[in-house]
Amino acid sequence: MSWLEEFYIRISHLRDERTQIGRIVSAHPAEGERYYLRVLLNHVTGATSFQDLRTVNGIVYSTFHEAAERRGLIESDNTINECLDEAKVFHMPSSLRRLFSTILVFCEPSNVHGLWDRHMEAMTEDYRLTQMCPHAVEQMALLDIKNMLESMGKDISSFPLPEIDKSYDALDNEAREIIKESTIEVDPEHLGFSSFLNPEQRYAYDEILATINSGQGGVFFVDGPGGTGKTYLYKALLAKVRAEGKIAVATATSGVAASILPGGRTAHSRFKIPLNTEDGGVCSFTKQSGTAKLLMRASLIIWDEASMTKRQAVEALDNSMRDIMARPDLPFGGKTIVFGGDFRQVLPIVRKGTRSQIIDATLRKSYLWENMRQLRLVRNMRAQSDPWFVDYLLRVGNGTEDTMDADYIRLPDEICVPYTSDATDIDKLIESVFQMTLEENLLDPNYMTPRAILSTRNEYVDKINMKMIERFPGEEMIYYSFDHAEDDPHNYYPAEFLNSLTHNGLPPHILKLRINFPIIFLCNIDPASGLCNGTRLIVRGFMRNAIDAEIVLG
Ligand SMILES: Nc1ncnc2c1ncn2[C@@H]1O[C@H](COP(=O)(O)OP(=O)(O)OP(=O)(O)O)[C@@H](O)[C@H]1O
Repeated sequence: MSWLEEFYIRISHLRDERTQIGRIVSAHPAEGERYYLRVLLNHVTGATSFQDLRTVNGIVYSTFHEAAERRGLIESDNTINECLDEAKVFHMPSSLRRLFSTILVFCEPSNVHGLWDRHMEAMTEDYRLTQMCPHAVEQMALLDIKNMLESMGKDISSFPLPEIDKSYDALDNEAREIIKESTIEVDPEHLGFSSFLNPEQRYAYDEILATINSGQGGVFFVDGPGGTGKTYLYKALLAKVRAEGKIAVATATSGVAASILPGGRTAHSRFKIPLNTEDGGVCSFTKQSGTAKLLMRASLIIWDEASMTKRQAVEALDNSMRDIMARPDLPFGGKTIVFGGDFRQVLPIVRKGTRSQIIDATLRKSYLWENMRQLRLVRNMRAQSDPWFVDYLLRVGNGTEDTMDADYIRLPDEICVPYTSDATDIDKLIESVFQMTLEENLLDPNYMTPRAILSTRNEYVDKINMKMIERFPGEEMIYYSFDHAEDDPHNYYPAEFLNSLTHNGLPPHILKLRINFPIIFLCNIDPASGLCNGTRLIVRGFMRNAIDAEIVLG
């Protein structure tokens, strides 16, 4: 009996008994068609014949392999090429170069040179309008890609692309980093912020500027609960220092906070901090690198959300700065550096860490803490219209709100949607946040983006998303992840088990999207361009391998 007959007999047997298929016999990927048939059986509903299973969008494919590939259930050898081909339809050449750079960094394509040759023409269309020489056109595109890769923290020379001709690259790496920072445009509105600072912000502003002007250097920590105007203060400082022609380096722990600061980058990418820093660690830039030269020239360095980072990361920057400034006795080599944050908000993440391990990882436990001058902001500038709520938030953050059963606090009734254990509870929650019955609301990004439902577990998020998308009008597209375990010759981890995992930072196995649906980025692709973990976008169009989305917040 062939495997096809075996499958067929099992299926018809199950159908005869009107039993649901609980689990389909396993098949190893090395078994070829048998495996692909199984993949299709796990995903395609309503098929009544093998031909039905091989049919995708009305086309009958000759093999299960091809059908599974066309449905996006398995990775095709050509996925990356198809992605770029599809993107050509709706992307300008500069966006294609950005997509190409992103693919180099995040998709590990095996044939980079082939990819470059195949898509170079589309990626250089704009340059060819003004430049006749093909070599010059290629060099212009390569230089643009080089800059994009740099902003993603990568060096173009680590990819097998055509060489960059030095005569086209007027700036070497060192000059590029400094020029890039010193040419950040100053927003005139931010320059005006200094006239509206409240007394605590004004004191902090004056103290920091006086330290910069004295040339002595100093380390500050701007401590303020959410909404007290820390970002407002940084923007005022950055504008002032840059308007004087000096260099100010703006960083934050998270990509979203970095993208709010003009010229902001994540601290890890700006200072090249290794992912796992131990006590006594250093950053991975060398003394001769562009990063070192930039930091030596900087008059001001800002690191927002420092309360969320592990102290070892800040200590690594301290060690490296003492070294490059050749002033080992002074914190950060005598630079003016401003940290900021709020220890009432999120603390550093220590995997499976105990309370004391988490506290030990915070900046407050660092040897640097006692030399940091504290600048306290206390006035909530965000929620001035609701002083009761501001006060309540502060009591929760400070741990002074009354608790029940040791660690629980009571939320005010007016901000709660009651839980009744009824199946419609989630629908009521969605309705109270989004009022989805009004279609004009759903199609309005200004209505959708300030609202969100947060959840404690990824699997709940997936369930809520599924409910939301069902209620959303418009054309639908389903994307599947293709999961396989590495080094698993015995197939102990079948695909449907891997598909069921809801891992941090990864979308669900079945990702349903509709035009105008709000989506959120799950990784830091390029914070300097606003593409980072937490950026919110609206889906404008989709193809099999590419999604066209517009940034609306982040
Ligand atoms: N001095 C000021 N005058 C007018 N508006 C201000 C002032 N300071 C802050 N704001 C406004 O108050 C709001 C909150 O400020 P900001 O975002 O700087 O707070 P934050 O401390 O960075 O908050 P979070 O910790 O939540 O990031 C913003 O809308 C900001 O524009």
